[in-house]
Amino acid sequence: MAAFTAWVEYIDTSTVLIFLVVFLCALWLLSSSDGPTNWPPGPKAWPLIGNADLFWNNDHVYMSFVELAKKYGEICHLCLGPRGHLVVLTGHEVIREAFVEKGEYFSNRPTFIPLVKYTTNGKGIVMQHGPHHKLLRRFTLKALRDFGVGKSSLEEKIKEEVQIVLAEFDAQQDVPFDPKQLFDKAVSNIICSIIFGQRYSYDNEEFQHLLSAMNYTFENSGPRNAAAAWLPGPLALTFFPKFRKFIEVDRQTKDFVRERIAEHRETFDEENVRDFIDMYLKAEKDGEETGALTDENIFQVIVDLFLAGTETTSTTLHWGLLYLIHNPDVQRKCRQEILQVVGQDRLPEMKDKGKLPFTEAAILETQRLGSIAPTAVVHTVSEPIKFRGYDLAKDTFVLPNLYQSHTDPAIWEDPFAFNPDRWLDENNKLKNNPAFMPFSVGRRMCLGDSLAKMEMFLFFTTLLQRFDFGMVDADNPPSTEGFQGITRSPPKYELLTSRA
Ligand code: HEM
Repeated sequence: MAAFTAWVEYIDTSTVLIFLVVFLCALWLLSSSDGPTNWPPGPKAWPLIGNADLFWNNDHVYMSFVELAKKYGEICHLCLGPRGHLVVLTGHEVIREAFVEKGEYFSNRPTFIPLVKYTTNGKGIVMQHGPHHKLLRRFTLKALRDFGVGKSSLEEKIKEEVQIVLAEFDAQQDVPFDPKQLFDKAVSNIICSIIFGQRYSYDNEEFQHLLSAMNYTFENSGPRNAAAAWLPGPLALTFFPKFRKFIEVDRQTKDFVRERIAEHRETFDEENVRDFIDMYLKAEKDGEETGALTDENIFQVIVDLFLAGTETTSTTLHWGLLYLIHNPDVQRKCRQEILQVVGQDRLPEMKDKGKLPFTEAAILETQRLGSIAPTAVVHTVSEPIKFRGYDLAKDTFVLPNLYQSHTDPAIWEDPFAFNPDRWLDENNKLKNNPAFMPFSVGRRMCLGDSLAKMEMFLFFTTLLQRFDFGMVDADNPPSTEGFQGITRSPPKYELLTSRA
C-alpha cells in the first residue's frame, strides 16, 4: 500500500498516458480470440470497453437491466471489455435453473479481479469458491446454529439490544431523527456478540469509526465504481481516489478483527467457549478439518460476517420505517395486531411470530419492495457450459436480477405499492411466492437468513408495539427511490417518533 502511494506521488501525466496506452493495447490484443460466438443476445458493444459504459455513473444498474430484459429476454449478454462477459438472468425460473439445478456450474465467485484478490487474499466465504468455501460455509452455519441462531439464548441477546434501541427512540421523541446509525449500531452489536462475545456502547469511538468505515465501503463499492476493481493497483489509485479510502477502510476493519482474535488467543479456555472465535480456536485445537480452518480463512470469514451481517439487516429496517411513515394505515394495523396478541406488558417474542401474520406480511413487503440486494453478489461460471441453448465461457459473470423478480408486474399486482395484504390468503395465512428471493437461492444463498429474520421480526414488532412513526413534513414526504452501493439503500430521511 505504501509503495502504491509513493508511486502515485512521483508519476506525471505523460507517464500515466504512456502506461494507459500500453495497457489499452494489451487489452486490445487480448480481445482478439474471445471465447464462444454463441453468446445470449445483448446490446451492441463498443470496441475495448464493450458495454461497460452502462455502469458508469449509474446508480440504478438493476433498473437498466430490467430495460435490457424487455428487449433481449431472460438471459442477456453484456461485454465488459476484452475477455469480460456478463450474463444477467431475469425471472425466477431461469435464476433457479442456473443457481439451484445447475448450481454446480453457476456458484463460483470472480476471485481473479484485482480488488477482490487484494481485499480477501482469496480467503473467507463471500469471495472464495471450491472445497474450502464449502467447508467454511458448513463450519460457519454450524457455529451460528450452535451459538443460538433460532434458539432462545440468541433471542435474549437480540431483545437486550432492542431495549437499548427503544430507549434511544424514546430520547428522540418529537425530534426529527434519522434512525440509520442507530440500526447499524444495534445490528452490528448482535453480530459482534456472536463473533467476539461482546457488545459495544453506542458512544464507543472505535465502534463508531468502524461502522462509518463499513458504510463507506457499502456506499462506494457498487457497480458505478466497478471499473476500479478491474484496474491494477497503481492505475486504480490514480484514477479512482475513492479506491485509496476504500483500501484504508479495509485495513481499519481488518486491524480491529486482528486485535479481537489476538485477545481471544490470550484468554482462550476450551471449557468455556464464548463465541465464534473460540469455536474456531477449539476446532483448531481439536485438529478438526485443518484444510480450510486456517487463521487466514477464519480471519476473512469474520470480516465477511461482520460486513454482510450488519449493513444488510440495518438497511432493511431503515427501509421498513420509511415505508411505514408513508403508510400510516399499515402501521396502525400492525400495532393493533401486536397489541391484541402480545399486549403492552411484555416484549414480542419469536413464539408470537405465527400469530402476527399481518405484521410478518409487512416485513416481507419491506424486503420485496426494498430489494436491498437487487442483483445479489456476482457469481461466475466454473467451466464452459451450454445453458438454454447458449454457450457461456468459463469465468463469465452472472447476475440474477432479484429486483426485477420482486417488482415484475406480471407477478405482483401494482408492484410499487406497499401492500402487505398481497401476502395473505383468504384465511389470513401467509402465502409463498417463488419470485420472492431476497436472500437469493442455491449454493451461495445467504447463510445469515435465519439470523436476519429473527432480528427483523423482533425489531419491527417491538418498535411498532411502543411507537408511532410519522413524517417530519407531510407536505414534503421523503423519497422512496433507492440508491445502489453494494446494497440498495433508501435515501437519507428523518422521521418523528411518538409513544403509541
Ligand atoms: C436482511 C438481511 C440480509 C439479506 C437481504 C441478505 C442477502 C444476501 C444475498 C442476496 C446474498 C448473496 C447470495 C448470492 O450470491 O447468490 C448474501 C450472501 C451472504 N450473506 Fe446475507 N443477507 C442478509 C443478512 C445477512 C446476515 C445477518 C449475515 C451474517 C450472519 C449474512 C451473511 C452472508 C454471507 C456470509 C454471504 C455469502 C454466502 C456465500 O457466498 O456462500 N447475511 N446475503
